[in-house]
Amino acid sequence: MENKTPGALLTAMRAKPPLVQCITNYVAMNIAANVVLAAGASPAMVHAAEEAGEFAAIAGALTVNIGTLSTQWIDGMHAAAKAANASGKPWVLDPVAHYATSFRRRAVADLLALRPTIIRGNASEIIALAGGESRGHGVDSRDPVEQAEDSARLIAERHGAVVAVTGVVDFVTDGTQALRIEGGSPLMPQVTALGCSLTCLTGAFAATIPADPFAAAVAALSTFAVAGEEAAKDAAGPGSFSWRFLDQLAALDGAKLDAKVGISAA
Ligand SMILES: Nc1ncnc2c1ncn2[C@@H]1O[C@H](COP(=O)(O)OP(=O)(O)O)[C@@H](O)[C@H]1O
Ligand SMILES: Cc1ncsc1CCOP(=O)(O)O
Ligand SMILES: [Mg+2]
Repeated sequence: MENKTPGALLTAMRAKPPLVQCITNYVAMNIAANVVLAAGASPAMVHAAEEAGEFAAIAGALTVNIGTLSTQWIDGMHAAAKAANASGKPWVLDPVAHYATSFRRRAVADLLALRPTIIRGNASEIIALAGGESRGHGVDSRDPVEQAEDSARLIAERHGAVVAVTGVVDFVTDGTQALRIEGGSPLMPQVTALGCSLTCLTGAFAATIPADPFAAAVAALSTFAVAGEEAAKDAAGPGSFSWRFLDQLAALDGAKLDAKVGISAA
């Protein structure tokens, strides 16, 4: 693919459109599926160990989120990640609140060993993933993205993954190149599971351009940044923001995305 701008990738995604297997949490399942649909791809929430691996082989990409974890779910995550690797499909890890309990820490260490293509987390999650002291509060970040940038670079180099850190200004790196993306709205963290939904959408873009997960991550974050900023304009609060955000995702086109997004070198 010649043109890898977020807008070009949004157009390419809709032309495809990719099937994305999302192993996500109970909180996120509905909104994440709606976000992926509104953006123009096909989500499928498939996590049972009995079928997760078989499904990963037919999906364009896989996303794995540890938000509401159990031993049975971990079995499904491992089966799916191994199948994605075996069939050359990209997969995205969302290490929700992995610092909170030893069960989560172990789960994330085991998933990292399966070499995710992209890791997407908030600043507190990324700082802790690099071994730093994070101020994460359950699933919510209490750290600025700027403080997670070095952690992101370290993780990218250590695990050979693209790392996307989200917050007021997002940061993406593959260990060599790095970009910042402005936009979005303070209402976004007021709506539960929007980060989890972004992880699923990142899978949709990764399926669109499997050879360039950095461009895929940038496109996903850019889509959220512009749709979020537009949705916030007329929103009275998190409730009306939520449905306006879905409408903005659906209304966004490639040209508008490229015209509005604020991306800068980092
Ligand atoms: N204060 C903010 N201003 C603008 N955008 C934000 C803000 N906080 C989060 N976002 C956006 O919300 C989305 C979810 O990110 P985040 O809240 O960091 O994830 P998580 O829900 O996993 O904690 C991203 O698109 C991010 O850019
Ligand atoms: C509230 C909650 N509890 C377990 S998972 C989850 C959703 C977290 O969503 P996000 O990481 O996108 O804020
Ligand atoms: Mg999260």
